Order: sequence, then structure tokens, then C-alpha cells
Amino acid sequence: MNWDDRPEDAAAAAAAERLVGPAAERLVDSGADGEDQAVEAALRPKDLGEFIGQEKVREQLDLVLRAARARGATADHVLLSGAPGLGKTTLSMIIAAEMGAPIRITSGPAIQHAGDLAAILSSLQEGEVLFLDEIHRMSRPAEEMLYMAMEDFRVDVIVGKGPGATAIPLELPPFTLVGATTRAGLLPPPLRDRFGFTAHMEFYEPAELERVVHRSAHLLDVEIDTAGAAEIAGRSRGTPRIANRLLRRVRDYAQVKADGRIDREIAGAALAVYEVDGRGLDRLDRAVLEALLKLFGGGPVGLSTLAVAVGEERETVEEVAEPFLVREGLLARTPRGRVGTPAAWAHLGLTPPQRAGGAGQQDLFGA
Ligand SMILES: Nc1ncnc2c1ncn2[C@@H]1O[C@H](COP(=O)(O)OP(=O)(O)OP(=O)(O)O)[C@@H](O)[C@H]1O
Ligand SMILES: [Mg+2]
Repeated sequence: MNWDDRPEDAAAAAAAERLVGPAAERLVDSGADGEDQAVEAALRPKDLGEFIGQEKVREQLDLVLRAARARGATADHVLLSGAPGLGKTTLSMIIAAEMGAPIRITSGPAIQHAGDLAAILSSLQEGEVLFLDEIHRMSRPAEEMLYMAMEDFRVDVIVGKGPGATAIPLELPPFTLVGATTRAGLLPPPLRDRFGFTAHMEFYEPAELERVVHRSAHLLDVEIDTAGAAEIAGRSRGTPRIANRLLRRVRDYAQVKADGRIDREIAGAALAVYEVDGRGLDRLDRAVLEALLKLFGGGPVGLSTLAVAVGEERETVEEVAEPFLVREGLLARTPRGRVGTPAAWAHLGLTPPQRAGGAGQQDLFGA
């Protein structure tokens, strides 16, 4: 594969840009909106002990950092991969804090030219953590410069153009690169191989999200009981960022409609107002499922037809609604089209039609 093309990434970026209207403002979107950015700094765990869940990642990272500290060395480069909102930025800040090192934050799209990267690298202090978010979106020349910087702590700065151009080698102080990506599969192998440690972040268990909600409620000075936290956690799609966002909306409701305290009833009523159902599906997700089951008898139906039926762009259905529905086992993408699973019928409280002979849905699930 030619790593310059990155078609998947281009398609996702294009889909994201096309998102306008309801899909762009979803309460259950895992990306950070303006309000998230403002409060997230306050809600971020500051050290590994405070970081909830991701046991394996925490244990491994703890060893890597302790060992580096004991040797008085700079920690190895770390790659953090995982879906949006699972704690990559948070963990990068924790790495710097645990190493007692300053952190510099930049991102792949911000580095257009190799020169941009050279400027950042040459101004790093010894031991500094360089956090490179969306590392899969860096330009190719910058990426190549990064290879040498990571391995030999050296860059070649090109001065001049054409036949007269010369490469001036520049020594760098040892630093720790922390790269983050939502799409580890898009990283060229030579880049991936230069990280000493790769942490893959998984979606969180409901019990872990419950702890996230309790912790955030405490920091926001909101009173919440166990059942209320569980109710929010169950609708948060395995994602701490969504849990924190739902908590803020439930807090609003509790303040306006009740005495500010959150219990199961308040959480349920608040999230009903925002149309986030018991499993974390929002209006768009439900519209897709309902069309699939009610209009097309559970499928198989083509993506374009399904998109027209819900009045959304093809890409919105495919990139925004479907990933979570597939992950939840509510929708399957088959060679013959989209199919609603038995769990989907159950979730919407509908009865699947009885099919007379022929290829029924049973065949599609190999049952
Ligand atoms: N393990 C955790 N424990 C407690 N809170 C967490 C945890 N992980 C993430 N959070 C909270 O979730 C929010 C989002 O986390 P963060 O910004 O680190 O996600 P991210 O993986 O960098 O997302 P993106 O891919 O969009 O950059 C933060 O406000 C943070 O407080
Ligand atoms: Mg981030």
C-alpha cells in the first residue's frame, strides 16, 4: 500500500467535514466540542493512580516509566492508539507528570513541512515530552524526519534549494515522543516500529465509567448516587468523554427540574429529554435501526437506500451511526447489504417477521 494515499483517512475527514445539522451536534459524539475542551482540563486525572480503568496499559506504562526514572533516563517513545475520548491526551500529560518533565503539544495536521517539525524538535529541552496528536496525519517529509529524530536524536536540516542544497546535521537532546492516533492501522510500519511501547486503549466497562462519573461529579460538586451514576455510565458508549458530557447535561436537568441531586430517575428523565436511550443510542442511531427494521423488514438493504430512508448522507450513516451499531451487535454489514440483528429487534421492542422459506435472516448469521 502507498502510505501517501491513506484513502480511509481521507474519506473519514471528508465525512467529518460534511457533517452539518443534527449529526454534528450529537450528545453522544465521541469527539471533543468547545464545551468539552473547556471543562476537560479540569476533569483530567493528573497521575496514573487517578487514571481509571485500562488496567493493562496502566500496569505496563507504570513499569516503563518507573524503570526510566530509576535509570535516570528519558522514557522510551510511546504510541497511544484508540478511539476518540478514551484518554490519549490525558495519558500523555500523565506521562510527562510522572517523569517530572515539561510537555510540548502539537499535532500531525499542524506540521505541514519538515521545517515545522525541525523547529519544534530543535527547541526541546532534555527529557521533554513531545505530544504529537493525530500522528497519522503528518506529512510524508515530516514523517521521515521524525524517523531519524526518534532513533538517533538527530535531524538533517536542509538549507538552500536545488543542486546547491546542503544537509546540516543537528543534534537533539534526548526526548520522549508520545504519539496518539485513532487509527493505528494507518501508521506506516517504519514509524510504528520506532515506538518502544504501544498502548492500545479499549472501550471502558460500565463499572469503570461509573467510577469516572462519580469522580467527575465530585470535582464538579454535584451530588449523585450509585444508581444515577450507573444510569449515565450505561448510556456512555464505553467512552469517558461521553460520560462526562452526559453528566453535565443531567446536572443541568437536576438543577432546573429538581433539587440538583442526581439519582436514577433524574438521570433517566434528563437523558430522555436529550433522546439518548438506555443503551446510549441517540436519535440518528435509532432512526437508522427503525428504518432498517420497520421499512425493510430487517434487511438486507443497501447503504444508499437506508441513507435515503433516514434523510441523511450515505457517509453520515456509514461513518457516524453504523460503527457504534455494529460494535453493539445491533447491525451487521453483509455482502448483500445491512441487516438488523435479533438484538436490534429486541432493543426496539419489535417482532421480526416470519419468513416463508428461502434465505431468511437466519442464514446471514449462520444460525
Ligand atoms: N481513564 C480515565 N479516567 C478518568 N477520566 C478519563 C479517563 N480517560 C479519559 N477521561 C476523561 O475523558 C475526557 C477525554 O479524554 P482525552 O481528551 O484524553 O481523550 P482522547 O483519547 O485524547 O480523545 P481524542 O482522540 O478526541 O483526542 C477527559 O476530560 C478526561 O477527563
Ligand atoms: Mg486527545
